[in-house]
Amino acid sequence: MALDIKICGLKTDTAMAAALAGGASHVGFIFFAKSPRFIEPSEAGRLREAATGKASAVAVTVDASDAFLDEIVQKMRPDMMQLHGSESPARLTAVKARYGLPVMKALSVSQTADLERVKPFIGIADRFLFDAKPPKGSELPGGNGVSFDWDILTGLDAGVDYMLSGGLNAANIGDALRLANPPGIDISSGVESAPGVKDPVLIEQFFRAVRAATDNRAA
Ligand SMILES: O=C(O)c1ccccc1NCC(=O)[C@H](O)[C@H](O)COP(=O)(O)O
Repeated sequence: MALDIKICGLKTDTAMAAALAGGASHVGFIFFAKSPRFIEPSEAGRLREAATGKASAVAVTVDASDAFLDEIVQKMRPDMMQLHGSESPARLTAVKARYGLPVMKALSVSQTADLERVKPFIGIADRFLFDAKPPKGSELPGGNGVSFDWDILTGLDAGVDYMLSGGLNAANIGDALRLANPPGIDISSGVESAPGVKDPVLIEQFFRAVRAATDNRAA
């Protein structure tokens, strides 16, 4: 099965073009005001046009109100919602019913016991995104450029669909794929030259590293 690749936190046409040229299956937009990757819903709606028919456009929110989600869905027209806060299974159910869109639930992981938090979302979340816990003092629930022990994911039930996230980059993606063998991967800081500034060269290098690792895997 093909590996899904999400490039998250896009804000410019250049970054979008690099993500699509590399073969991204998903492109993510951040709607969290404190993030250096924050984008206005209408601007995300303009940018996401380039992805139509090529990659799924993902709206990333954190404990967002219905009013804000309404605005995002109306102006950005996402293919998928990513809920990256402390949303409950009931909240996921409500969001799915309100918009009829698939929902990816982000969960932070630092030890095997954290995988227990998957269970209440089974049958509700369409996919999971496993990310590292934010470092002390960080105001961001995601996009911190830190990784967790990928070996933890070997304890996951085989039927759980997920993206591996957190601190990935061109240098470590080969090890991550070998250790966790995830159905999908997600990257943000690892393809940036500064917080919130995507670098097309780093994006290209990341895709090249993924291809090298997956070619090896197939061999
Ligand atoms: O990226 C952000 O700024 C962000 C802010 C608030 C909630 C989620 C956020 N990012 C979500 C993502 O899917 C990131 O790609 C993921 O956390 C991995 O980030 P990184 O470790 O920088 O690759």
